[in-house]
Amino acid sequence: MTLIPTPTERLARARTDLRLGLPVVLASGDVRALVLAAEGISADRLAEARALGPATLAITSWRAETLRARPYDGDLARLKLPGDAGADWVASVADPATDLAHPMKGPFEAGREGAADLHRTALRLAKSAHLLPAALVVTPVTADLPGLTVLDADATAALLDQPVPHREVVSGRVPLSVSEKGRVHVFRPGDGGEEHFVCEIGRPPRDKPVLARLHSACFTGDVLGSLKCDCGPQLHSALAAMGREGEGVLLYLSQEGRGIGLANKMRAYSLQDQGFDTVEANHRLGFEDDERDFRTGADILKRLGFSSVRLMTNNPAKVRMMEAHGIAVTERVPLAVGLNPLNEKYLDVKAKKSGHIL
Ligand SMILES: Nc1nc2c(ncn2[C@@H]2O[C@H](COP(=O)(O)OP(=O)(O)OP(=O)(O)O)[C@@H](O)[C@H]2O)c(=O)[nH]1
Ligand SMILES: [Zn+2]
Repeated sequence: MTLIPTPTERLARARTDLRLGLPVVLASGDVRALVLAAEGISADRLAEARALGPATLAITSWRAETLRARPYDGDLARLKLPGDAGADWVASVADPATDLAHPMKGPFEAGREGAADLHRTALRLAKSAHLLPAALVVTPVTADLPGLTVLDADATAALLDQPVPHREVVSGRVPLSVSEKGRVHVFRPGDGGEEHFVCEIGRPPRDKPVLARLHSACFTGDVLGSLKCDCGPQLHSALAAMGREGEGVLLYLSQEGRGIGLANKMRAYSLQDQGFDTVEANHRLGFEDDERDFRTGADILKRLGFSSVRLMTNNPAKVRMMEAHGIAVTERVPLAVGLNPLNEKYLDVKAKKSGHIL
């Protein structure tokens, strides 16, 4: 029946539930697991969840490395909750904010028995909700749990692997200082995620390589003029170049913080104030250094009718990703702007660890 939510719609709901602090249920055959995001877990909900069955806290192997816990499951570790572990314990394992003040967390007992697939899917759900990558998993759960969103675990894992389709909602003319021939297109992802915006300058022919910029949202750099990164100057210099040529396309992708969201980026910034570099900070939080899905940009370009680009970037990985996802890159156009004394070290780390060309 078409009025019943599809697996994709359930997944969108589950993200919202987790962000609200509500549990969701992952079902795999006869086995059910109750999942709560570690971030913001309340003492009451934790106690009620623990009363339902054995509880573990799933964290990524990056976070486990910082905590000196054993990641027996490859990319994740399943920490057993000590009997007296309350919401503070969960928060301190999930959130590195207090790592330096309390370096002696643990020792941790990591589970290795049985499969970790449900835990892995729970972690991926928390990540895709832009929460800290840590999830409380109680399994097996036999109690009735009316009102909770139930997800099929295998279908959810498959959905999280798949590229998200986008559709153009609308476009409107916006005269800009770089060119009066500006048009903004709004693309909505099919998974209930944040919208992405496109600024088209002029009307670039679809059968020629277009001057293109895939810009990942950076509220601090683009809007506030932060000196910690080079995003603002890159955004404005890309638009200016398109204005001079009279044609171009700028994708403004809602992949804030290289895909971890603004809250987590600010957590990373706090860690950078403690002396960790941009890559180390992501790892201490439990993230990969780059969590962006580059299929998004390729999909939107194709929907606009473009198949080849002159890509404005200093990131060779972006060029490779576009090629891998069906967009020909005929030229890499460097965007070496915005260097200042406060972002010198950051750009140096990006060059050394992430392969950016300065
Ligand atoms: N997690 C995290 N994200 C950051 C940090 N500084 C900037 N960002 C985000 O990084 C993204 C921009 O990525 P960059 O690595 O600067 O550049 P790029 O997109 O890979 O390459 P270019 O095309 O050359 O800009 C934006 O989403 C910013 O919000 C940081 O210290 N930590
Ligand atoms: Zn930035």
